[in-house]
Amino acid sequence: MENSPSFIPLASYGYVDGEPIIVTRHNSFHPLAIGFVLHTTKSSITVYCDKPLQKGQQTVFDEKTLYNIEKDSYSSGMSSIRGNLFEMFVDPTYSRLKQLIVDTKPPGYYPYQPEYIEKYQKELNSDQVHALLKVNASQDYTLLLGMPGTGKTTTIACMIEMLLKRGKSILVVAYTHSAVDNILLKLVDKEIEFVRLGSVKKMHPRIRDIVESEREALDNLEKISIYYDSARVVATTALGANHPIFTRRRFDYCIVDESSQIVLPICIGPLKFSDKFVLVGDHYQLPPLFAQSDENHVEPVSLFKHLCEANPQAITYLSLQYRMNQDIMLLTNHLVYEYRLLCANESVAKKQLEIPNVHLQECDSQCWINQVLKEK
Ligand SMILES: Nc1ncnc2c1ncn2[C@@H]1O[C@H](COP(=O)(O)OP(=O)(O)OP(=O)(O)O)[C@@H](O)[C@H]1O
Repeated sequence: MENSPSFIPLASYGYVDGEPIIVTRHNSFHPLAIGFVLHTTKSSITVYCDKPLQKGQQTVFDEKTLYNIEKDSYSSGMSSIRGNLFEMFVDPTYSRLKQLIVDTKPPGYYPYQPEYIEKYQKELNSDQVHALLKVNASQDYTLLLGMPGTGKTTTIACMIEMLLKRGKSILVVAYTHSAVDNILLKLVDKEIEFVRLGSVKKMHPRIRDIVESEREALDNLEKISIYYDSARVVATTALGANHPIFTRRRFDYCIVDESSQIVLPICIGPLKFSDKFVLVGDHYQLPPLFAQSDENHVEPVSLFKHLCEANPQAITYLSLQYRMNQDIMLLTNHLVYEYRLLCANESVAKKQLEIPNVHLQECDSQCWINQVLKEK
């Protein structure tokens, strides 16, 4: 099987030991049992199913039937949703967070102070510098609405650097592992240290190497507690904010990237552990990612969109983009952004894709690229 051309190593499906799964019969979506992954090799997966889904009945698996093993991301998501909402409404520790989110109390700001910003006047554009000023002045939260290619990740990395200079601790969160690691890669370039929580199997190879070597050195309890308790930058996914570290630690700031893609109750999770927060996103791009089980679903809402609508004065816009030339940007502006998106400079506006002739010669007349390049 491993030598067959269609063989895809199990590792590429990203199953992680301990991950919740659902077993269904092949070609049937009816779930048979839920459990978790015990162990994977290149060609096998061992799962443990302790909960049959038909009450009082033991699920019997037979060797002749083909089964599907699906990741049950909904399971951990649902328990986080319940837990976050319950705590916010019931636990007085989170009454300020409840005021901001449920009562939509307007966030406060101190007067802007240029201190700590000077370094960024040359490095960043005016929108990005304004975002740093606003975050510095924030008493509660700031919403950073970054249209495509406007330097959200770049700004977050500078924000972390600036907050560290002010002696602050920061919890960095995103919905996906890749977005968390995109920010961390920029911190590596700036030689900023961090602790990355989560399974190393899901991390970017460069981040994984760093994390693995750090974790290997943690050979006693004292080292482990220093490592987790003294880190000034801690990074995780939104659903990963249930690590034991959070029973002992609070942060000055929580920065949530991709927050417009996170449903409101999940986004609350990491915010419980910080005094102030910054939500970065763009609800004009992707809506929150959430499995829909029926047609009568309620449209999922992100905390980002909820707060943008309730308190637009908390928004700071990034509108100077570096990814599209002016013709491509025109389309995006016309369809979505009502002409608020701008090219950051002339070179971005005039940027063109060089298509080497060699590819065109290899193309026959039916080839899509020839069709696209025809004048009409
Ligand atoms: N102030 C700046 N000066 C020059 N280049 C910049 C600046 N800010 C961002 N860029 C460049 O713009 C590009 C997009 O930046 P970045 O990836 O931070 O944006 P993003 O908003 O996170 O992107 P996306 O919309 O794809 O998530 C990158 O190549 C980055 O180096």
